[in-house]
Amino acid sequence: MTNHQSPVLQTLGQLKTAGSIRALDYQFARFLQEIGGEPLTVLAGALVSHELASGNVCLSLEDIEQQTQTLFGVDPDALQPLKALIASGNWQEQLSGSRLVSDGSEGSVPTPLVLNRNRLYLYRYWHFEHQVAEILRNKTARLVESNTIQAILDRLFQRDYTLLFNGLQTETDQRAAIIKWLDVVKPDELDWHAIGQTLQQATSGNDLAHLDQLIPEHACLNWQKVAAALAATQSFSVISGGPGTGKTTTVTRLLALLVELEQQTKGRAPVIRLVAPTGKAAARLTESIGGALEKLHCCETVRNNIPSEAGTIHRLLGVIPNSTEFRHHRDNPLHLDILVVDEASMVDLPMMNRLLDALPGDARIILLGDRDQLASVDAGSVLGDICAAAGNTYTERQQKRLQQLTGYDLRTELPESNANIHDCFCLLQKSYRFDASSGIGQLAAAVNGGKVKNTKAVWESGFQDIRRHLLNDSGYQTMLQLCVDQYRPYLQAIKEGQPARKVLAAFNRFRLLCALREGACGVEGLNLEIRSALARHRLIERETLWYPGRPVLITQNDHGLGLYNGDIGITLAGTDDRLRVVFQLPDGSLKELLPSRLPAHETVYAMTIHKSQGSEFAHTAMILPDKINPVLTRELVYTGITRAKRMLELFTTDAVFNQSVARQTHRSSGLKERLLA
Ligand SMILES: Nc1ncnc2c1ncn2[C@@H]1O[C@H](COP(=O)(O)OP(=O)(O)OP(=O)(O)O)[C@@H](O)[C@H]1O
Repeated sequence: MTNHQSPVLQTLGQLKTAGSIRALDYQFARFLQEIGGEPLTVLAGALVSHELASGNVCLSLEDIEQQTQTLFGVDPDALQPLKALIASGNWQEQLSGSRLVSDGSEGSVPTPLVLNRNRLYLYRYWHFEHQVAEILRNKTARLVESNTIQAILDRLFQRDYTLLFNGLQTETDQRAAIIKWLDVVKPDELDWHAIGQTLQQATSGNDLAHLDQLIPEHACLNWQKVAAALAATQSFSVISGGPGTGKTTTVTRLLALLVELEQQTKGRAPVIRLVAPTGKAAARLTESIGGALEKLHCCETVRNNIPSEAGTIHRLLGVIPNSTEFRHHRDNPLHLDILVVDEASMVDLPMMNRLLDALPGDARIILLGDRDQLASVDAGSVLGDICAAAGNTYTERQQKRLQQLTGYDLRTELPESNANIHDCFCLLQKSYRFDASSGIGQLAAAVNGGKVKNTKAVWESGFQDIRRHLLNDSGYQTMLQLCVDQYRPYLQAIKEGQPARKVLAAFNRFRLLCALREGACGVEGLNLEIRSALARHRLIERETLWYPGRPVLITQNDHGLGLYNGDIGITLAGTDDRLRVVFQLPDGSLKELLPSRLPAHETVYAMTIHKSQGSEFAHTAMILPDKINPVLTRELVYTGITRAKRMLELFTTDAVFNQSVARQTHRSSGLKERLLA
């Protein structure tokens, strides 16, 4: 009874009833009070727990002291009874005096809360962050045999003159094209007259081989080659870049290098595993690694030792049914030498901790991902924090090492610290998928830069692959019609009795992405609207829950069934006329289930941008709500745009789009600081 009478719990109880905080936040505060927490500790505990729901690993006391943050995101009037407590002076000093708060230093007794460098954590999350930082900091540089690596790198990253020859046929400005294709960074040092003559006389790619002498490596800078060299020198590395910048291509060449080296030195190939956070992302990685393997300049024994299939992180770690624990951990580590994690921006702090914890001490780990995409759904922004800590410069020792391995001049200003993290990161910026005539690539870059006027210039440039529609009544109808037109082919494929694989592929060519779940512009409202529109056009049946063509998105992992949050299946009639939902698994096989056996799911004509991470669609439509909302950020819009491969249609108002682009996500975490310590 007394618990409920404390002003802190009373106010928190009201916030819970109003839906401003979760029951979990309230319960945690109550627990703290029951074990003797002071009023400020109880309040701070509820705040940390509440922050986790927004993805923040910790609570920044500095933000509270400087009042840059409204507590619980509510009107200060709702916290009136706690006004004196909130303003009672230095939170850091008061909290560090609490029995329930420790500083997390070695040997300290575990407490529910940890206060470290002005950041307050739940013990569990402090532990995750601390451990991730420790493991990464202990993954140090590797000894490399420069000459051997250099020779293999030169072969793996040799110029493709046939590609260049074909590409040049459509270019009007040959000099600019050469600079772009061969990554020339010192054009003034080259004999352009001689280069021009070579180009003029060439009748095939072979005739361009003379450019090896005319455009030597030291006048160029191929960041893919730098990334591979860098990853070869480190036990831990990150290769980041936007869509189509060649992350998979680069990592495949890197793996070829590592296999070749290990075969030479140890007489055996390393055990390599490729993983991604979702089944969809794993399937995409499998597809693109297959393409990259074909183009490798290496012998068959090397190629055969690079896996052509990727799996999910869950599967790698070994799910234990009905448990949150995994089979592999520190005491039962994974059996591998090299681990590649794709779409690493989607990996949250607890999962990254599990993965690193299960990694054998001498294994390499390579993270691939786009640092500018949305952070993980759950707490943390691990990839973003690592990239921010690394910065864009290398220590002197790494600059020298990379220059030796690649032949490129990588001298730049030095980072402020000598921390190893600076030497673990490479950013790929040139897209091989989108050229200058692609609006999608330009728009993504402009949104990423956060300058509204640059995005405006892109919209006004007349690109054919991006289209913007004003979101008003008529715009909304246009969007519904677009969905009908774009979903028609897969529904027709079903009517024609085409194989399930073809139906799934046809469905996956188009998707409508939403920022929100609720409302007319959210997933829930739009799925109903699109369904009605398809029924009006007699493409699907009316008024049944299950019908041939119903696409469903799994929203909960079911390890027993092998279906995971984010998997998409289509309802089809079996030979016995019973409906089944068909999924394509990461290894390409099909899985059929009766609707009644499905784990939690929902219809998926429209899906959230969050859930679309790790997927791409040839034609993507994106709708932003008609009013500004806290979830609308630059990262969200960028992630939506970069799902589109060939065509992007955006439905929005100027005000909402511009405000979204101007706003950046911030997630509180201490990982960057720890990696630099
Ligand atoms: N150096 C290169 N020269 C020519 N083509 C390249 C090069 N690097 C990548 N590509 C091509 O660009 C396309 C995208 O490459 P890749 O799949 O490696 O990029 P990614 O960054 O992994 O893409 P995603 O964002 O889809 O994960 C592929 O068709 C690939 O063959």
